[in-house]
Amino acid sequence: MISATRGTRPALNLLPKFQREPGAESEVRLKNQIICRLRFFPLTSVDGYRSVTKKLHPVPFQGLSDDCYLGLMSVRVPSMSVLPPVRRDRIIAQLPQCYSKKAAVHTKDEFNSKVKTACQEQRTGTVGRFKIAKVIVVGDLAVGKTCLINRFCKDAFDKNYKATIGVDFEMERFEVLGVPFSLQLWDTAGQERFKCIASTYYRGAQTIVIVFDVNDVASLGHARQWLEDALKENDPTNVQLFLVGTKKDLSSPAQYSQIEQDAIKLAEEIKAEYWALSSLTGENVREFFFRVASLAFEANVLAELEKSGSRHIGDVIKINSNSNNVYATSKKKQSNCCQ
Ligand SMILES: Nc1nc2c(ncn2[C@@H]2O[C@H](COP(=O)(O)OP(=O)(O)OP(=O)(O)O)[C@@H](O)[C@H]2O)c(=O)[nH]1
Repeated sequence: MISATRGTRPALNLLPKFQREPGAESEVRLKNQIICRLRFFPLTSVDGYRSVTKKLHPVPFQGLSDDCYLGLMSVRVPSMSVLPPVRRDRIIAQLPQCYSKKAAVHTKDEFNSKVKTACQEQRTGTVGRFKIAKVIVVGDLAVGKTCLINRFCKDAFDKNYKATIGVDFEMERFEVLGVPFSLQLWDTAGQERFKCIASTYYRGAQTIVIVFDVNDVASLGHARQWLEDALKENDPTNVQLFLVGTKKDLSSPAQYSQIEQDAIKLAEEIKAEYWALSSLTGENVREFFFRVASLAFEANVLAELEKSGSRHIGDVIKINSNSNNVYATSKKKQSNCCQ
């Protein structure tokens, strides 16, 4: 038996307490009432979490307040579903367009046709089951990282600045082309004194969002350094980059167009997709996160297809080889090996 714990931050320190063998089931009780049954999954199926705990995966869950997390991976049980259905306003049926064609991850109008077919035929592998893409949001202090995440996840905006201490995160669930897909949005601290704590959470990111304030040229100038730090913990060939200018509501069109030129130039150089938005007014916030979710989803499905494609290639060779040749090859290998 295990217990649930309330807290405003993911209860990462509680995770070891909840550790169980993969496949084991437990009841979760709150005030002595069974509120859920859970099964534990091997962490290898939960990409993006290894960096945090190397153990188990916290999920927000139904019946408790939004700020409550359990150090557990959820499971569907016959009588009760742990996760609520994907919200209707998180359903993505078309590829959201980029902000500027001059600086985009790609400028295609539609999802990759292989991805669309795979979704129709339900051949998306682990995507749609446990796949969670980790997104880290980095940038100078007070550029608006927390407000950006809060505007999207909670439709809230706080005009008072409260520095992020270390990291915080939100889970956002989507349905892309009919397939469930989640983003784990990591809000990291921009303040120098918390940077070393925050950077320990960079690893395993599939998407890096570098945020700057469109009214603060210096914050754009620091973008390269943030990227460099984030890439120390990640494989540069395997991440999608976004350069995001915030607080667009505070700048005049003339001021904005000036910084936009520099931002697009930098985005092209670092191969990032450029966006400008306002968390105060909400301008482009939803569009931006939908684009992030869609591109991460597309990349994940393509990676799954590649994996399953290489398995098929192996199978074909086995089936098509005639038995004599196989024997001859293996003999030859053996004799080489003994020489
Ligand atoms: N006008 C306006 N103000 C914003 C916007 N986004 C953020 N702010 C304000 O900017 C300040 C800093 O915002 P935060 O989101 O806390 O900044 P942060 O980047 O998370 O800061 P750290 O946690 O220290 O790294 C707050 O006072 C916000 O209200 C925006 O789009 N428009």
